[in-house]
Amino acid sequence: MTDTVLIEGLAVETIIGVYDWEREVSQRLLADLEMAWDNRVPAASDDVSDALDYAQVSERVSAYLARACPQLLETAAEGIASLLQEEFGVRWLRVTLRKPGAVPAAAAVGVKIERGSR
Ligand SMILES: Nc1nc2c(c(=O)[nH]1)N=C([C@H](O)[C@@H](O)CO)CN2
Repeated sequence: MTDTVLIEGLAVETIIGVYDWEREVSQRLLADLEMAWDNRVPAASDDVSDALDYAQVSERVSAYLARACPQLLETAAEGIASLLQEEFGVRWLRVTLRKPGAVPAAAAVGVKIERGSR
């Protein structure tokens, strides 16, 4: 099953970083999420309750990032992966987190993880 639900460029302002100054200010994170889902079921029913609701996922991931305040992007990505699998029943996912302001010479830096199987 290769269907996917995606969220791109979800922007969240949060405390994240390893340095002392980073614990004092909010920084912008951008999250891209790709989540395996059998989209044939909602396509047939035309019912959002059969779909992986990207609005609900966006709200939950934003709330998680706003409250978790981890040091590392790796920790944030792993937390997002766990909540998507445990709370939304997503079997496979890819999470990309970008921290646009972290390295001035780079457009963005970040991490990408894949968890689960399709
Ligand atoms: N692989 C990572 N490297 C670094 C991270 C991170 O989260 N993962 N974080 C930092 C600092 O917080 C940086 O963003 C400050 O500019 C450094 N390296």
